Amino acid sequence: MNIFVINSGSSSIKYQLIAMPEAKVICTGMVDRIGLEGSEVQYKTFREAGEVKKSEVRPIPDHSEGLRLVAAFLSDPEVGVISDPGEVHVVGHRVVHGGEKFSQTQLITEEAKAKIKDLFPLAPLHNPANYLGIEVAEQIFAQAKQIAVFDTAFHSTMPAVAFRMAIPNEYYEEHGIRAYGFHGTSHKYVSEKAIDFLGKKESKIITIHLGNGCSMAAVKAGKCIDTSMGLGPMNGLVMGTRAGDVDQSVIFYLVNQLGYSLDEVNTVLNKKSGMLGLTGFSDMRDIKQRYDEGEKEAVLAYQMYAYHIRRFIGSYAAILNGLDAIVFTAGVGENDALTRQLVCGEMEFLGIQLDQGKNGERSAGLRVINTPDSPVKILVIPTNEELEIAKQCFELVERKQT
Ligand SMILES: Nc1ncnc2c1ncn2[C@@H]1O[C@H](COP(=O)(O)OP(=O)(O)O)[C@@H](O)[C@H]1O
Ligand SMILES: CC(=O)OP(=O)(O)O
Ligand SMILES: [Mg+2]
Repeated sequence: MNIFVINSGSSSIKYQLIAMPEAKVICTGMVDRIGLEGSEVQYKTFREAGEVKKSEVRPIPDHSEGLRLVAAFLSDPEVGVISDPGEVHVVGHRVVHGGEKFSQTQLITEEAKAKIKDLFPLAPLHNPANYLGIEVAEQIFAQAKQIAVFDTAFHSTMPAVAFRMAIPNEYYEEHGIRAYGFHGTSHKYVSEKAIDFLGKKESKIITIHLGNGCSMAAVKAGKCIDTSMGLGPMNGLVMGTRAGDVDQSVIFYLVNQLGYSLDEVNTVLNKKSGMLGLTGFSDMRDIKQRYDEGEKEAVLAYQMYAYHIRRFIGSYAAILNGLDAIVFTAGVGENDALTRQLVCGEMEFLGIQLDQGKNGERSAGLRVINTPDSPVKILVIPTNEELEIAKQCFELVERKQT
């Protein structure tokens, strides 16, 4: 079964064509900088002789054009992997917000689409792009089943004590205002890998997803019991451009004292804050370079980034009532030894002992970076949201056929 996985972001589309159940990646790539100058479509496939790559820098005004270009690469006479869109049997969509309506992978119907649309206000940077991806894929891959896998689904096991907020009941009861959590597909994927590695189903694990968006989850016996993002993907950790937790008073100050509109406040907290607000850069590689040069702003920003992760580790160790492993994943978590060092530095009290040498090594796959006698394992596990989405789509289709 060929499953085309689409991870549609606000300005990019990441995609993979995966043959299941073999989990063989047939091709992969992304469309970058949609609607901006220098937009580009990238495509990579694998032949016996090695990788074959193709890319094109050209104006890509919207997601629809982006997906059309990808579809053209898929059936390109030179580098293509299919001769007809009908060879894609399932399209798996990452949908960021599923609200309380979706706690499972879902076949996309008109009704499901309407519900995804209802959730636009809760994830304005993500759900509209995901929705658009669905509409375009329905046109291009008209014969395929369209399936949604929700970022929020893995967190649906959180108890009320974690997901409710101490505001009047009617906001939850009438409007669904509660914490939902995000990056669930990634937290699920790496926590399952960690449980396999530890060989203990009941393990108490903290997963730390550090990409552009950053979040953490407390996972007990394979189930999420708390996570750092909430109603939308804004709060919790310091991120590339998002502030994470800020005192609510800041919002009132910006509005009442500085005359900001609520839209402007939203833009500040979502797009101009985090590492960008502290250093002028959102890409960790740029900030690392400045940290190494001893630039004061970069040093403080790195320390704050790690500090907030440490605070969540402490609180999650407390609510898990113990800790077997912490897991670093996603772009920064997998690649940035400095972040891991600053996070794990002074946590012997919790049994977290980093091996500096192992932390600095680079290799593919799961890595163990704690000292041999560290009570808590420190793991680096590359995430693979696309593969997890393909797996869940495959399981849903198989289940429906039996
Ligand atoms: N070698 C590296 N060292 C440090 N940071 C890196 C490295 N490679 C990627 N990153 C960081 O990873 C982040 C992007 O992570 P990613 O998981 O791809 O995010 P997203 O899926 O949200 O776009 C960027 O901040 C980037 O700087
Ligand atoms: C939900 C979220 O923050 O996603 P991303 O990290 O892809 O922006
Ligand atoms: Mg990501």
